[in-house]
Amino acid sequence: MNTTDAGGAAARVVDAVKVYGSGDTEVRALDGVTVDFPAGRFTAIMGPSGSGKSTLMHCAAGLDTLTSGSAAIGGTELGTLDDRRLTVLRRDRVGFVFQAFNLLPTLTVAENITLPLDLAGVRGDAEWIDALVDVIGLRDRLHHRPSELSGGQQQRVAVARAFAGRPDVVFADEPTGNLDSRSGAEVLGLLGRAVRQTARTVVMVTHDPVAAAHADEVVFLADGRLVDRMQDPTAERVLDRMKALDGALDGALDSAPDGAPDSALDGPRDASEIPDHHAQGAPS
Ligand SMILES: Nc1ncnc2c1ncn2[C@@H]1O[C@H](COP(=O)(O)OP(=O)(O)OP(=O)(O)O)[C@@H](O)[C@H]1O
Repeated sequence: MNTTDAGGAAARVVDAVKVYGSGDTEVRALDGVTVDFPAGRFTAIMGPSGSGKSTLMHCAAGLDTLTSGSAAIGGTELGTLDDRRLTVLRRDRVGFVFQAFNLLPTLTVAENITLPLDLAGVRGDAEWIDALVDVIGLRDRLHHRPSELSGGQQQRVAVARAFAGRPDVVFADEPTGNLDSRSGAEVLGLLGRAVRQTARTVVMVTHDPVAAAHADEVVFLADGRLVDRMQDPTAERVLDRMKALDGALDGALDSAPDGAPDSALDGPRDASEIPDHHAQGAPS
């Protein structure tokens, strides 16, 4: 795996500033964020709505550019790349999982998993992909179409697709936002297993403390700034931290069955609720 020479970070941003608009409408979505995403670890990004989570992910993944500061993947500074080289880097070294599964309906599960490799004209590592099929537990569905799968199964296919090219890092933006809690837990367990069994790196944006608790570490944003990091998170500790950051989350635990936070803390449930800047398809 190709990682940075600085402390084994699969991806990192340094002094990241992202400003949208200008004058009266200026929004400082990122306000000097420095964070590394360690290789071989599962990191969750949390924070109140509008705190900059998606912006951080998009800039770290090379889907958007910073106003100032730098972002690197596997030791390559993204700011030094022209559009073509950035596209190639994203294609070859980054995987993506979005809230909307973004599978192609006319292709089978097997074809969807290898689609990015096929588009790139790359054969891929057959043994690796075969092992991924076991990790996602869908060997008996390989020749089915996405419409014949449940939402959770479709997202498991999207996870396998994200890992198919052995990327340095997989970025997941609210990967369980469209799933019920049981399917969501399966997908999160899968992401955790993929990190542990394949030594890959996952960076996940989520609103949900239960989802964040599947990660090895949580980084917290507030108002475009990194305000905390938590190792070995539990849902309760994450929720406590979130309550301190956003009073609007108060009471969410009380309203959830068995004291477990659930949909009150989840992100938008369907594509119509996703702001335009989130509604991206699988990148080229
Ligand atoms: N394309 C854009 N144009 C203008 N403002 C934007 C754009 N994208 C994001 N913003 C603003 O930047 C800030 C951070 O947005 P971002 O989507 O990164 O936050 P978030 O923490 O992911 O929010 P949420 O949890 O609601 O998805 C918000 O104030 C948002 O309105």
